[in-house]
Amino acid sequence: MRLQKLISLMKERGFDGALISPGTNLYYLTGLRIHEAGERLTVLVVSADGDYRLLAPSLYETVVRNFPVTFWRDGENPYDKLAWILAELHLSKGRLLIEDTMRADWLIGVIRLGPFEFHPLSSVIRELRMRKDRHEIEMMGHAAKAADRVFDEILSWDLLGMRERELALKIELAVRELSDGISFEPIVASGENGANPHHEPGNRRLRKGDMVILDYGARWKGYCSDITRTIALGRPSERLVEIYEAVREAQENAYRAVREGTKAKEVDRTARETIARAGYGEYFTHRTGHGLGLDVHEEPYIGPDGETILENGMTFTIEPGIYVSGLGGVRIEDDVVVLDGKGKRLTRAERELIRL
Ligand SMILES: CSCC[C@H](N)C(=O)N1CCC[C@H]1C(=O)O
Repeated sequence: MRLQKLISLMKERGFDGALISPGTNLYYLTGLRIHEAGERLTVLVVSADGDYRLLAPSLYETVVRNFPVTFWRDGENPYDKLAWILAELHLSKGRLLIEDTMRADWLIGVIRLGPFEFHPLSSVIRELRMRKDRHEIEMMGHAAKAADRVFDEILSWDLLGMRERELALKIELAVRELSDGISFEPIVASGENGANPHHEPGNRRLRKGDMVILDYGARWKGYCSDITRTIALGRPSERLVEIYEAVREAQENAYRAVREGTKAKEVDRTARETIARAGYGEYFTHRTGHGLGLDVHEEPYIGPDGETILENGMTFTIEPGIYVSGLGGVRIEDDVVVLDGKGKRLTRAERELIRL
């Protein structure tokens, strides 16, 4: 059980307890689908002694079943109830792990309840979440397949003259048709807009000669995919085609560099060196990839400072890019899992340059 694994790690590292607010960690540990209920305090309290209890608004009475829980009603002071739970679990003081994304007003309320020494929950839970089990990898496979299928659909659309924001909406709808939802708002960056890696789709219409970056993802049972393909409309300039080839080669080389026992930064170095050899080193302005799972960005990060040693079960993206201001950009991204000692692509859509 994942909660028991966290408790063992907490004990090993000398933590007395953990306070976990709604988000992917709470879901990962309990399977409870509790969205952050805005301002209403919701916290899972876990003691290193093995005890745990959820404090939740009574709105969740029908959702939380077969789990130790204390409900509070509108009009009551939830911090009084939290103080009581902390006392019951012998956690009125001590070294606590605290959810990294906990709302500031809740955190301030917690600080008032005792002399605590806080540490980020991520510093411990990362070790559990980074290594996916068979079920998690299977769910990510479904999410990746949905992304691949949407790419094939996009190729059948009449893209010339379409606005970036229209295309982003169509992609979102197509993803929603095939999965549980989007993993983030799709990026559509055409022509010179492609020089911004996180471009927000706007009113620019797609035209002949454009390279168009399409970056989107699906969710399946909470797990994310994240794919990027860059396609050409008509005949883009020779320089853009040369850039495309450099990115494609960098993505392939980095993928082949994925091995159990290799450091994340070695995969990044492989991509970076390939792009530098093509003469575009200064235009590759971000890390090569990021871990992927319940969150679209999580550990392990595949960057120049990536000290994580890759292990079977780790899942992450490989997405080098080249961005030239005033000209445009190219990015190619796949989701990869380390299996039987080497990388295996989860997303498999065509990577050769497609000209429409
Ligand atoms: C969650 S928004 C960005 C999604 C995108 N696929 C992405 O992760 N990146 C685009 C540029 C690099 C990379 C990133 O690290 O942000």
